[in-house]
Amino acid sequence: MTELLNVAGLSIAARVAHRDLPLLADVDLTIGRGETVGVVGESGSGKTTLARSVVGLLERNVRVDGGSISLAGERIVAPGLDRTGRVRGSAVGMVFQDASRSLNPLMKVRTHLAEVLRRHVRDITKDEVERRSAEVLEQMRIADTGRVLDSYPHQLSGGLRQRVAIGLAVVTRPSLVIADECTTALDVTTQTKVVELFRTLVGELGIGLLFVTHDLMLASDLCDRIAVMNGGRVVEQGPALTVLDRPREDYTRRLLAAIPTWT
Ligand SMILES: Nc1ncnc2c1ncn2[C@@H]1O[C@H](COP(=O)(O)OP(=O)(O)OP(=O)(O)O)[C@@H](O)[C@H]1O
Repeated sequence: MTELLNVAGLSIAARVAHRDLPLLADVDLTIGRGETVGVVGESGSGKTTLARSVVGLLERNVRVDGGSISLAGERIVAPGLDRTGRVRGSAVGMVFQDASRSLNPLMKVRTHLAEVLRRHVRDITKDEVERRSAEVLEQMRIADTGRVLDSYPHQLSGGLRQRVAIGLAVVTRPSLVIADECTTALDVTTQTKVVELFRTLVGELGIGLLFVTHDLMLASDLCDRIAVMNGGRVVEQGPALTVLDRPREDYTRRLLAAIPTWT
Protein backbone atom coordinates (compact mmCIF):
# COMPACT_ATOMS: atom_id res chain seq x y z
CA MET A 1 0.00 0.00 0.00
CA THR A 2 1.36 3.44 -0.93
CA GLU A 3 2.12 5.48 2.14
CA LEU A 4 0.17 8.70 2.38
CA LEU A 5 0.61 10.06 5.89
CA ASN A 6 3.67 9.48 8.01
CA VAL A 7 3.80 10.78 11.57
CA ALA A 8 7.24 10.01 12.98
CA GLY A 9 8.31 10.55 16.58
CA LEU A 10 5.93 13.49 16.96
CA SER A 11 6.20 15.34 20.26
CA ILE A 12 4.03 18.34 21.06
CA ALA A 13 3.88 20.55 24.15
CA ALA A 14 1.66 23.35 25.41
CA ARG A 15 3.03 26.39 27.22
CA VAL A 16 0.95 26.82 30.37
CA ALA A 17 1.89 29.19 33.20
CA HIS A 18 5.52 29.47 31.98
CA ARG A 19 5.92 25.70 31.87
CA ASP A 20 5.87 23.17 29.04
CA LEU A 21 3.12 20.61 29.38
CA PRO A 22 3.69 17.57 27.12
CA LEU A 23 0.59 16.74 25.02
CA LEU A 24 2.07 14.18 22.61
CA ALA A 25 5.20 12.10 23.16
CA ASP A 26 7.02 10.28 20.38
CA VAL A 27 3.92 9.40 18.33
CA ASP A 28 4.36 7.20 15.24
CA LEU A 29 1.47 6.62 12.85
CA THR A 30 1.16 5.83 9.16
CA ILE A 31 -1.84 5.79 6.83
CA GLY A 32 -1.81 4.36 3.32
CA ARG A 33 -3.96 5.37 0.36
CA GLY A 34 -7.35 3.71 0.68
CA GLU A 35 -6.69 2.84 4.31
CA THR A 36 -8.74 3.76 7.38
CA VAL A 37 -6.89 4.17 10.65
CA GLY A 38 -8.74 4.69 13.91
CA VAL A 39 -7.25 6.69 16.76
CA VAL A 40 -8.97 5.73 20.01
CA GLY A 41 -8.50 6.55 23.68
CA GLU A 42 -10.17 8.20 26.60
CA SER A 43 -10.90 11.90 26.83
CA GLY A 44 -7.65 13.82 27.22
CA SER A 45 -5.44 11.10 25.71
CA GLY A 46 -4.28 13.39 22.88
CA LYS A 47 -6.41 12.25 19.92
CA THR A 48 -7.58 15.71 18.91
CA THR A 49 -4.09 17.18 19.34
CA LEU A 50 -2.75 14.52 16.96
CA ALA A 51 -5.55 15.10 14.41
CA ARG A 52 -5.20 18.88 14.51
CA SER A 53 -1.41 18.77 14.22
CA VAL A 54 -1.77 17.28 10.72
CA VAL A 55 -3.74 20.31 9.54
CA GLY A 56 -1.95 22.96 11.60
CA LEU A 57 -4.97 23.77 13.74
CA LEU A 58 -3.19 23.69 17.09
CA GLU A 59 -3.84 26.43 19.58
CA ARG A 60 -1.39 29.29 19.85
CA ASN A 61 0.25 28.09 23.06
CA VAL A 62 1.00 24.69 21.50
CA ARG A 63 4.14 23.85 19.52
CA VAL A 64 5.86 20.90 17.90
CA ASP A 65 8.91 19.88 19.94
CA GLY A 66 10.20 16.93 17.96
CA GLY A 67 9.54 14.53 15.10
CA SER A 68 7.72 15.26 11.86
CA ILE A 69 4.60 14.77 9.74
CA SER A 70 4.87 14.05 6.01
CA LEU A 71 2.08 13.86 3.46
CA ALA A 72 2.75 11.96 0.23
CA GLY A 73 6.47 12.20 0.96
CA GLU A 74 6.49 15.95 1.62
CA ARG A 75 7.39 17.12 5.10
CA ILE A 76 4.62 19.45 6.30
CA VAL A 77 5.28 19.63 10.06
CA ALA A 78 8.48 19.59 12.10
CA PRO A 79 9.89 21.79 14.88
CA GLY A 80 9.92 25.30 13.40
CA LEU A 81 8.25 24.13 10.16
CA ASP A 82 4.56 24.46 9.30
CA ARG A 83 3.52 23.84 5.71
CA THR A 84 0.03 22.68 6.66
CA GLY A 85 -1.55 25.79 5.08
CA ARG A 86 -0.76 24.33 1.65
CA VAL A 87 -2.72 21.14 2.28
CA ARG A 88 -5.48 22.16 4.71
CA GLY A 89 -8.86 22.00 3.01
CA SER A 90 -7.33 20.88 -0.29
CA ALA A 91 -5.17 17.74 -0.05
CA VAL A 92 -6.47 17.15 3.47
CA GLY A 93 -10.19 17.44 4.25
CA MET A 94 -11.56 17.73 7.76
CA VAL A 95 -14.82 16.74 9.44
CA PHE A 96 -15.41 17.74 13.04
CA GLN A 97 -17.76 16.56 15.77
CA ASP A 98 -20.39 19.15 15.32
CA ALA A 99 -21.47 19.72 11.72
CA SER A 100 -23.17 22.94 12.68
CA ARG A 101 -19.76 24.30 13.64
CA SER A 102 -18.23 23.51 10.24
CA LEU A 103 -21.26 24.96 8.44
CA ASN A 104 -22.01 28.66 8.33
CA PRO A 105 -25.65 29.10 9.45
CA LEU A 106 -26.06 32.11 7.15
CA MET A 107 -24.98 30.28 4.00
CA LYS A 108 -26.97 27.95 1.78
CA VAL A 109 -25.27 24.63 1.08
CA ARG A 110 -24.81 25.71 -2.56
CA THR A 111 -22.90 28.86 -1.55
CA HIS A 112 -20.80 26.90 0.92
CA LEU A 113 -19.69 24.32 -1.62
CA ALA A 114 -19.02 27.03 -4.21
CA GLU A 115 -16.88 28.97 -1.77
CA VAL A 116 -14.76 25.94 -0.87
CA LEU A 117 -14.33 24.99 -4.53
CA ARG A 118 -13.37 28.54 -5.59
CA ARG A 119 -10.87 28.83 -2.73
CA HIS A 120 -9.11 25.58 -3.57
CA VAL A 121 -9.56 24.92 -7.28
CA ARG A 122 -7.85 27.54 -9.40
CA ASP A 123 -9.81 28.98 -12.35
CA ILE A 124 -12.83 26.75 -11.74
CA THR A 125 -15.78 27.78 -13.93
CA LYS A 126 -19.33 28.46 -12.72
CA ASP A 127 -20.59 25.36 -14.56
CA GLU A 128 -17.89 23.21 -13.01
CA VAL A 129 -18.80 24.52 -9.54
CA GLU A 130 -22.45 23.57 -10.15
CA ARG A 131 -21.54 20.16 -11.53
CA ARG A 132 -19.13 19.24 -8.75
CA SER A 133 -21.46 20.51 -6.02
CA ALA A 134 -24.32 18.30 -7.20
CA GLU A 135 -21.93 15.39 -7.80
CA VAL A 136 -20.49 15.48 -4.28
CA LEU A 137 -23.97 15.46 -2.72
CA GLU A 138 -24.81 12.41 -4.83
CA GLN A 139 -21.61 10.79 -3.56
CA MET A 140 -22.93 11.52 -0.05
CA ARG A 141 -25.99 9.45 -1.01
CA ILE A 142 -28.23 12.52 -0.77
CA ALA A 143 -31.32 11.97 -2.91
CA ASP A 144 -32.88 15.39 -3.39
CA THR A 145 -29.69 17.32 -4.17
CA GLY A 146 -31.57 20.35 -5.53
CA ARG A 147 -33.46 20.91 -2.28
CA VAL A 148 -30.37 20.37 -0.14
CA LEU A 149 -28.27 22.77 -2.25
CA ASP A 150 -30.89 25.44 -1.70
CA SER A 151 -31.20 24.83 2.05
CA TYR A 152 -29.62 26.59 4.99
CA PRO A 153 -27.97 24.22 7.51
CA HIS A 154 -30.80 24.64 10.08
CA GLN A 155 -33.32 23.38 7.50
CA LEU A 156 -31.57 19.98 7.39
CA SER A 157 -31.62 17.08 9.86
CA GLY A 158 -28.51 16.39 11.95
CA GLY A 159 -27.56 13.38 9.81
CA LEU A 160 -28.01 15.33 6.59
CA ARG A 161 -25.95 18.21 7.98
CA GLN A 162 -23.10 15.83 8.80
CA ARG A 163 -23.34 14.39 5.26
CA VAL A 164 -23.03 17.91 3.87
CA ALA A 165 -20.05 18.54 6.17
CA ILE A 166 -18.39 15.38 4.83
CA GLY A 167 -19.22 16.53 1.29
CA LEU A 168 -17.48 19.85 1.99
CA ALA A 169 -14.43 17.92 3.19
CA VAL A 170 -14.18 15.77 0.06
CA VAL A 171 -15.38 18.17 -2.66
CA THR A 172 -11.78 19.30 -3.27
CA ARG A 173 -10.82 15.64 -3.86
CA PRO A 174 -8.37 15.35 -0.95
CA SER A 175 -6.04 12.38 -0.57
CA LEU A 176 -6.56 12.32 3.21
CA VAL A 177 -9.62 13.01 5.37
CA ILE A 178 -9.42 13.64 9.10
CA ALA A 179 -12.62 12.96 11.00
CA ASP A 180 -12.57 13.95 14.67
CA GLU A 181 -15.43 12.45 16.72
CA CYS A 182 -17.66 13.25 13.76
CA THR A 183 -20.33 10.70 14.69
CA THR A 184 -20.38 11.36 18.45
CA ALA A 185 -23.26 13.84 18.39
CA LEU A 186 -25.46 11.60 16.21
CA ASP A 187 -28.00 8.98 17.26
CA VAL A 188 -26.98 5.37 16.74
CA THR A 189 -28.91 4.81 13.48
CA THR A 190 -27.52 7.98 11.89
CA GLN A 191 -24.06 7.08 13.22
CA THR A 192 -24.23 3.71 11.45
CA LYS A 193 -25.22 5.41 8.19
CA VAL A 194 -22.33 7.90 8.41
CA VAL A 195 -19.87 5.08 9.12
CA GLU A 196 -21.25 3.20 6.11
CA LEU A 197 -20.81 6.33 4.01
CA PHE A 198 -17.17 6.66 5.08
CA ARG A 199 -16.56 3.03 4.19
CA THR A 200 -17.97 3.56 0.70
CA LEU A 201 -16.06 6.81 0.20
CA VAL A 202 -12.73 5.27 1.16
CA GLY A 203 -13.42 2.45 -1.30
CA GLU A 204 -14.67 4.70 -4.12
CA LEU A 205 -12.26 7.59 -3.79
CA GLY A 206 -9.21 5.72 -2.49
CA ILE A 207 -8.63 8.33 0.21
CA GLY A 208 -6.80 7.69 3.46
CA LEU A 209 -9.00 8.24 6.53
CA LEU A 210 -7.85 9.18 10.02
CA PHE A 211 -10.87 8.45 12.19
CA VAL A 212 -10.70 9.79 15.73
CA THR A 213 -13.16 8.35 18.23
CA HIS A 214 -13.44 7.39 21.88
CA ASP A 215 -15.58 4.44 20.71
CA LEU A 216 -13.40 1.37 20.27
CA MET A 217 -16.22 -0.75 18.85
CA LEU A 218 -17.07 1.85 16.24
CA ALA A 219 -13.40 2.11 15.29
CA SER A 220 -13.03 -1.64 14.97
CA ASP A 221 -16.12 -1.77 12.77
CA LEU A 222 -14.84 0.85 10.32
CA CYS A 223 -11.06 0.83 10.51
CA ASP A 224 -8.35 -1.39 9.02
CA ARG A 225 -5.93 -0.49 11.78
CA ILE A 226 -6.28 1.05 15.21
CA ALA A 227 -3.91 3.15 17.29
CA VAL A 228 -4.73 3.30 21.00
CA MET A 229 -3.66 6.49 22.78
CA ASN A 230 -3.09 7.09 26.47
CA GLY A 231 -1.44 10.09 28.08
CA GLY A 232 -0.23 11.51 24.76
CA ARG A 233 1.39 8.27 23.61
CA VAL A 234 0.33 5.56 21.18
CA VAL A 235 0.40 2.57 23.53
CA GLU A 236 -0.80 -0.04 21.07
CA GLN A 237 -1.23 -0.16 17.31
CA GLY A 238 -2.27 -2.92 14.94
CA PRO A 239 -4.97 -4.45 12.74
CA ALA A 240 -8.41 -3.60 14.18
CA LEU A 241 -9.41 -7.20 14.89
CA THR A 242 -6.10 -8.03 16.54
CA VAL A 243 -6.35 -5.03 18.86
CA LEU A 244 -9.91 -6.02 19.73
CA ASP A 245 -9.41 -9.77 20.14
CA ARG A 246 -5.85 -9.94 21.43
CA PRO A 247 -4.97 -6.59 23.03
CA ARG A 248 -1.37 -6.45 24.20
CA GLU A 249 -1.74 -3.56 26.63
CA ASP A 250 -3.57 -3.42 29.95
CA TYR A 251 -4.89 -0.01 28.98
CA THR A 252 -6.58 -1.42 25.85
CA ARG A 253 -8.03 -4.28 27.92
CA ARG A 254 -9.46 -1.70 30.33
CA LEU A 255 -11.00 0.24 27.43
CA LEU A 256 -12.58 -2.99 26.20
CA ALA A 257 -13.79 -3.94 29.66
CA ALA A 258 -15.52 -0.55 29.88
CA ILE A 259 -17.78 -1.45 26.93
CA PRO A 260 -20.98 -2.86 28.48
CA THR A 261 -21.77 -5.31 25.69
CA TRP A 262 -18.23 -6.58 25.25
CA THR A 263 -17.91 -10.01 26.90
N1 LIG B 1 -3.82 24.43 24.11
C1 LIG B 1 -3.73 23.65 25.18
N2 LIG B 1 -3.17 24.10 26.32
C2 LIG B 1 -3.07 23.30 27.40
N3 LIG B 1 -3.49 22.02 27.43
C3 LIG B 1 -4.05 21.53 26.34
C4 LIG B 1 -4.20 22.30 25.14
N4 LIG B 1 -4.80 21.52 24.21
C5 LIG B 1 -5.01 20.32 24.76
N5 LIG B 1 -4.57 20.31 26.04
C6 LIG B 1 -4.60 19.18 26.98
O1 LIG B 1 -4.01 18.08 26.32
C7 LIG B 1 -4.66 16.87 26.66
C8 LIG B 1 -5.08 16.15 25.39
O2 LIG B 1 -6.15 16.87 24.78
P1 LIG B 1 -6.88 16.35 23.46
O3 LIG B 1 -8.00 17.30 23.19
O4 LIG B 1 -5.88 16.14 22.41
O5 LIG B 1 -7.43 14.95 23.95
P2 LIG B 1 -8.57 14.03 23.33
O6 LIG B 1 -8.09 12.63 23.48
O7 LIG B 1 -8.92 14.48 21.97
O8 LIG B 1 -9.77 14.29 24.32
P3 LIG B 1 -11.33 14.57 23.99
O9 LIG B 1 -11.87 13.26 23.51
O10 LIG B 1 -11.88 15.00 25.32
O11 LIG B 1 -11.35 15.66 22.96
C9 LIG B 1 -5.81 17.24 27.57
O12 LIG B 1 -5.42 17.04 28.89
C10 LIG B 1 -6.03 18.70 27.28
O13 LIG B 1 -6.52 19.39 28.40
